Amino acid sequence: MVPTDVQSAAVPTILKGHDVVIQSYTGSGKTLAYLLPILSEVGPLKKKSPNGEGESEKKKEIDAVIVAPSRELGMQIVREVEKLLGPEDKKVVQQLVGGANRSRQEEALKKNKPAIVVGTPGRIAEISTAGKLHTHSCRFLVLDEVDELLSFNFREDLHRILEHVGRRSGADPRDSIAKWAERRIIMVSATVPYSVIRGARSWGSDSLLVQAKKVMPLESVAPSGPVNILKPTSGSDSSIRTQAALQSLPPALKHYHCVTKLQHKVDTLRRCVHALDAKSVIAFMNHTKQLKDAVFKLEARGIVAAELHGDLGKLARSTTLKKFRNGEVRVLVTNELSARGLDVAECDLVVNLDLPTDSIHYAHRAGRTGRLGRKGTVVSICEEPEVFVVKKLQKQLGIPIPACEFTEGKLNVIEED
Ligand SMILES: Nc1ncnc2c1ncn2[C@@H]1O[C@H](COP(=O)(O)OP(=O)(O)OP(=O)(O)O)[C@@H](O)[C@H]1O
Repeated sequence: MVPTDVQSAAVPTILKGHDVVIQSYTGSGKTLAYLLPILSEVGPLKKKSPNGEGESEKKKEIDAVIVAPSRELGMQIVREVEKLLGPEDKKVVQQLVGGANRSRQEEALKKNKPAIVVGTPGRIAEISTAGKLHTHSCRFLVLDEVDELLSFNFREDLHRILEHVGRRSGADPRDSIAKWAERRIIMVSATVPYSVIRGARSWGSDSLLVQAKKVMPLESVAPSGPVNILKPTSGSDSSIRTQAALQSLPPALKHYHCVTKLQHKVDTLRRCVHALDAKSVIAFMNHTKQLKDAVFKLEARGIVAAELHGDLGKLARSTTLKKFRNGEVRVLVTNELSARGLDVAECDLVVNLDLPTDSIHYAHRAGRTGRLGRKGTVVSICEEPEVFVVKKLQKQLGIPIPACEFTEGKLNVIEED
């Protein structure tokens, strides 16, 4: 396996013992960029020390806690760890995602004594508060999709996790160095707003920023410095969001927008799928209630489609995702739930049936296609009065999003006057 740029930069940096913030575009391999160094120090694959110390002792404590904002992303990370560990050592990693049976998770923690746990903030915080997550000597805390994790929704749970994971028992709570002596904190996202830099400065020590090939101390990041890093006082919220979205998209993605009437949106989606002969499509909408209707219309036109959103049960969510991954479902109609982190290599088209709220959301949605150097197309279907939003996204992201139409089974770009 040839390491990607971000992996070449992040792996040695983490192995040297630094706290890091990893920022690089969607689908560039950030998950392995932190899993590989963790697994070389934790669990059965860890490098043996010269005196053979610490190879097979059964530890009581958890060595690494990985936090992700959705169950789907959590489970995807678990599978990635399991792949690296191999079938023999599956019990080294334990999922702690919401929606799954909590007492079974607690039983597994007790019985298997996993070295690594991967979960969603709510469930990890819950089990930690119940005193059933032993993380005093935890050495790695990963916040994947960190900007989402630091949002208001997760605030309390994240606070609990940051305060407890890796906190040494018996250390004076006022002595922050002794308190966190062992813990390395790794924060990851394609979009890193200034709030993340600020957080990393206060929770980590001498943290470094890894941006694809570049590694730099966080302290040296000037507010006007590299793109994607935001000025704390840079005026309006929209200018903050703008900068954060830059460099978060794979360079090879193609972007278009198509103007249509509200009632023709789903039919435009159908024509788009056929024109591009797309095999695996994610269509985003903003309101959960509309997803079912869109699926119904697509199915009525002979396209196998399914809805995925947070109101569905755990089983329905995982079955739908499995079907989409193995190609049984051609169009997955979903909401923001699937915008972050979801890795389906075959996804060749992303469609915005509703425009995203800002450029950061655009970047994460768009990044579900064109992963790891593959081709990918993003089409935003909008009504005439919304075209100005597309123009704004185009400017903020620094990418062309030309108008197109689907005629005679083809995508035709409309030249602007
Ligand atoms: N060096 C590599 N060689 C081949 N495949 C790789 C390599 N690194 C990662 N991959 C694969 O590339 C895909 C994308 O990686 P990953 O999901 O980690 O991207 P990401 O940067 O975290 O994206 P996002 O920002 O959307 O979460 C995954 O399927 C992963 O297994």
